[in-house]
Amino acid sequence: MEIKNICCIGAGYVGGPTMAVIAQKCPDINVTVVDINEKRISAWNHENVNNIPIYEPGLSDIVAEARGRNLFFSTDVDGAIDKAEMIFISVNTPTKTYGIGKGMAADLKWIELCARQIACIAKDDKIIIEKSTLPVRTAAALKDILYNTGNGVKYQILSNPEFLAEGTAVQDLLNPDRVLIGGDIDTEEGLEAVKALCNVYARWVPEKRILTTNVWSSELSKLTANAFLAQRVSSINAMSELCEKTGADVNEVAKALGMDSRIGSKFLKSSVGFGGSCFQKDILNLVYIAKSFGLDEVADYWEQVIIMNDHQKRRFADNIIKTLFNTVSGKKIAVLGWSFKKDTNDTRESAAIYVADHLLNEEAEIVVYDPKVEKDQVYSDLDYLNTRSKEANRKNLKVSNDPYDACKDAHAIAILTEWEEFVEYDWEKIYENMLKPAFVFDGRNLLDVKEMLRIGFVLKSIGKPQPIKVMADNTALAS
Ligand SMILES: NC(=O)c1ccc[n+]([C@@H]2O[C@H](COP(=O)([O-])OP(=O)(O)OC[C@H]3O[C@@H](n4cnc5c(N)ncnc54)[C@H](O)[C@@H]3O)[C@@H](O)[C@H]2O)c1
Ligand SMILES: O=c1ccn([C@@H]2O[C@H](COP(=O)(O)OP(=O)(O)O[C@H]3O[C@H](CO)[C@@H](O)[C@H](O)[C@H]3O)[C@@H](O)[C@H]2O)c(=O)[nH]1
Repeated sequence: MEIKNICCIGAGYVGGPTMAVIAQKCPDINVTVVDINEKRISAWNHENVNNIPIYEPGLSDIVAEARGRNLFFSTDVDGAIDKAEMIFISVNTPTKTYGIGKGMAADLKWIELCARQIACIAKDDKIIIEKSTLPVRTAAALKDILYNTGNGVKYQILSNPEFLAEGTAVQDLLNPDRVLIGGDIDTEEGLEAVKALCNVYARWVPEKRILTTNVWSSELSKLTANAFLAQRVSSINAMSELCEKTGADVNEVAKALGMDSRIGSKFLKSSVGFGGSCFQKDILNLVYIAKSFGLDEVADYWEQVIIMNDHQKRRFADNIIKTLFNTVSGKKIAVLGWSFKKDTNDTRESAAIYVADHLLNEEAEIVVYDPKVEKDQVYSDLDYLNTRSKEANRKNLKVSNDPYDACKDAHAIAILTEWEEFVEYDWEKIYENMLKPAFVFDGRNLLDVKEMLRIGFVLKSIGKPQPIKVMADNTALAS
């Protein structure tokens, strides 16, 4: 089957970069990314390609190359559905905030709307691709909706979960560990659809890295991969607390573990807690699915990953309060970093939001600096929690576009994102302009411990003996 037109519904963090790379690698295929959010689409079409709505290293170059040639961003959802032989659904699937499954299940409202719209518009056969992360067996529900119009159009539903990580999206898309395609491989039509999608990826992904499975394995593999990754972070974070009590150093422990080839060294970086739009949402979804099958032990096992992560964020904030002589009321605290990880402007579920909220409850005066996150986004993240009035959020938390200003006269600095520029700052200057003792809480173990101590800071790192002091021979030791 020859594919000439691809439509992607959802121009977000996945739809945008994924389709830009497909368009770049397949110049003979027209790729149209559609969204109901007009503001987002007009940002994707902004004449200055540096103003596209998503910051990802390398993305603007790819968009500049393909946009207007065979990559299009549009709000004409119906038109793009009608024209395409292959439709990717890449809409949001957040945790439900109402009704049955509230706080755990994935909200499939937007997925269902897409299916209904496709069913209403399609006049010829289509391949529908689940790009969004979905609960296992969602393809069955999609099929039900699509076939219920009875207009004779035939659909093949494939699962093709996305494994890109934000901040490295372009590299992950250009050079993926694997591309997973689940389809109805027991039928001829199903196999043909799987092959058509394989052919798209095969333009740049080696064939041995394109894995085909049945639909259910593919859907479940995505949730499982995120659960395993998040579990590693929670596991090392659990050990970080024990390290702080025992004099062990979590970085040394992680290195020792990581050198065991059965364990591997990736994803063992202790932190203030994982954030991002996926880990928590997908694990909660997994827990909900397990519970709905009566698998309580399975559900409880995975839920611990979230419980540990909440604990890590909370204990980081509590440690600031405790160290600042048990009160932060009226004290200026500079927060460096608001995005959930470096090299992205995405703040969804960022640990910074929860740490700031906790400190605001204790009447701290916070000043936030992040190199890529806009002021309005910081306020909208806090307002979303509904902990206090919008006015109170704006009164007690300010957003600065200068890190030195943010840190001036502060009692403490909290580093919450691992932006590399933080390492390059003139820390002597920052120290001079802070109140003393000058506390730094390094939630990413980013800063050079010995150098910070030499300057005079009291440094609190994650998973290191606390508090750290410099000894006469210039070694850093626990007191
Ligand atoms: N963000 C990531 O790194 C990542 C990685 C892998 C998988 N995923 C999964 O991919 C999916 C999308 O995630 P995202 O981060 O791109 O979300 P997003 O919120 O950035 O983008 C989703 C877009 O879909 C649009 N949309 C919703 N309903 C629509 C409809 N009916 N018609 C047209 N447009 C519609 C929204 O307006 C929004 O712009 C989710 O299921 C997520 O779990 C995300
Ligand atoms: O050793 C580590 C690794 C990560 N993190 C934190 O974990 C979170 C998630 O990081 P990462 O996984 O790199 O970014 P995401 O963009 O959330 O990507 C995850 O979620 C995506 C959405 O499903 C998947 O596609 C990716 O494969 C999966 O890595 C971030 O807050 C990181 O700071 C740590 O604290 N320590």
